[in-house]
Amino acid sequence: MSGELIRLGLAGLGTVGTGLAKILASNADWIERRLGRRVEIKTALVRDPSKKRDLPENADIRLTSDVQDLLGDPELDIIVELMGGQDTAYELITGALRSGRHVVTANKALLAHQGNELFALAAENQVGLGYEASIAGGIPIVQTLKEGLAGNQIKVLTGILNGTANFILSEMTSRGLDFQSALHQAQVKGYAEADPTLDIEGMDAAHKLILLIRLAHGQDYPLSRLPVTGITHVDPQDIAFADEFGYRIKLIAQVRETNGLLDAGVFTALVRRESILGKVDGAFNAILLDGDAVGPIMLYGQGAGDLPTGSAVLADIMNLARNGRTPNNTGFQNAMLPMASILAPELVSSRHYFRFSVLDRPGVLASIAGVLGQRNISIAQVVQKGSPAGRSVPVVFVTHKAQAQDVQAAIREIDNQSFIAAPTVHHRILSSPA
Ligand SMILES: NC(=O)C1=CN([C@@H]2O[C@H](COP(=O)(O)OP(=O)(O)OC[C@H]3O[C@@H](n4cnc5c(N)ncnc54)[C@H](OP(=O)(O)O)[C@@H]3O)[C@@H](O)[C@H]2O)C=CC1
Ligand SMILES: N[C@@H](CC=O)C(=O)O
Repeated sequence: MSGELIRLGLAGLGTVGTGLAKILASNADWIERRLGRRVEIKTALVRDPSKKRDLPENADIRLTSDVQDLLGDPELDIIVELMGGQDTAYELITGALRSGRHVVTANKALLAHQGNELFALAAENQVGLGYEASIAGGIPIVQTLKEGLAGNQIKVLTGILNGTANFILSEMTSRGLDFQSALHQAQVKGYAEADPTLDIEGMDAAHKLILLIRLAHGQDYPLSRLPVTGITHVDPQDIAFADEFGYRIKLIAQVRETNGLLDAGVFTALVRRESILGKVDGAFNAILLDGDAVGPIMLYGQGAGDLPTGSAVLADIMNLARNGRTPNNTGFQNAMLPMASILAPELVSSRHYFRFSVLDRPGVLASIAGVLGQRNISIAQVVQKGSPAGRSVPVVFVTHKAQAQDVQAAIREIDNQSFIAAPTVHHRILSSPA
């Protein structure tokens, strides 16, 4: 990079791209004071250049729908990919890296699927591939793991990593909103992915967790092996029961390292209402880390939205603009990371919440307790609610620690009983102090 001006080629002027353009305009002098140079978006790639856009008044951005207007322009110092998706984004990022240009992206889906290849390509061409915005919006977790905590081995990382899912669960809990209305609001506010099933089925949090495992453990965890549950099965009844027991239901992403093996997954969990994660509401995200030297650390902030995410994108741009040496993109010496050593998910142990829908007959509670006992699942609490005669009733069990394989086997066996009126609902319970 040379010259007085840093010229960006931006792909995507949606929620995040527009957020970046706004910060570049409002903080232009501040950015120049830090870098000694100005930063401007020269060209932006969009699907529809004629669309009306909410850009800063003085923005002088050339709009195009031709990816070659970015790849073929030698004046562009950094290519910023904020369009999402995997095909054109892959073409743009690989083309830019091959041409020796730095890239900044917020595209966790692409990095979770093809990160190893893209980081190797960046290393081969000695350029930077910045991705701060791809995990937890405005929270500077990538820099924290690569630099601030570089000397630590991270034993446990627990996060609320999807703003949309957390917003939906918070709205259902605090305002009694139904799932679809809450999702619609998250879309209007610009939190959701273009395909919101990624948010509500847990895949967006899974993409972010794969990137966090790379940063925290230097290992390549295949997405296809990560156990992932979303929030579509969270029922208002379970939110109310959880509240009675003193919990909130959250979508949790977690990786724990024990005896050299990684136990990782995305799952719904009951989290103590008064705990740190229990108080993370709306589109906010939080990440709790336990480093072997530093001990516990928590990062908290807005996990989605235009300005918070734009802030993280700009941090990468400024870092690349300042940094003369070849950036260390993965945070490790090797650009191609080794395959993760994985603890089989069926062996993972945790506490559990079950809601059985049962016909109100004598002996039902004893039958359920019997199956749980045979599978080494010890009961901590039971609650049964009454209902009009003849209708099914919910019975909630909270357990002590049990292995996932025993839990799955018990649910299968109980759901086959004649007294079960609907499939059993099941959530994990997160251990303190998270
Ligand atoms: N929204 C958020 O809070 C966050 C998003 N991200 C990530 O940032 C990226 C962008 O997200 P977001 O801003 O919400 O997305 P939007 O859907 O709001 O914007 C996407 C932009 O990319 C353009 N675009 C999409 N596909 C193409 C294509 N094939 N060719 C040319 N232009 C295209 C669109 O053009 P047009 O305007 O003409 O339709 C639009 O300007 C995604 O990877 C997302 O996962 C990361 C963190 C937070
Ligand atoms: N859809 C994502 C956006 C940020 O990554 C979310 O809701 O967290």
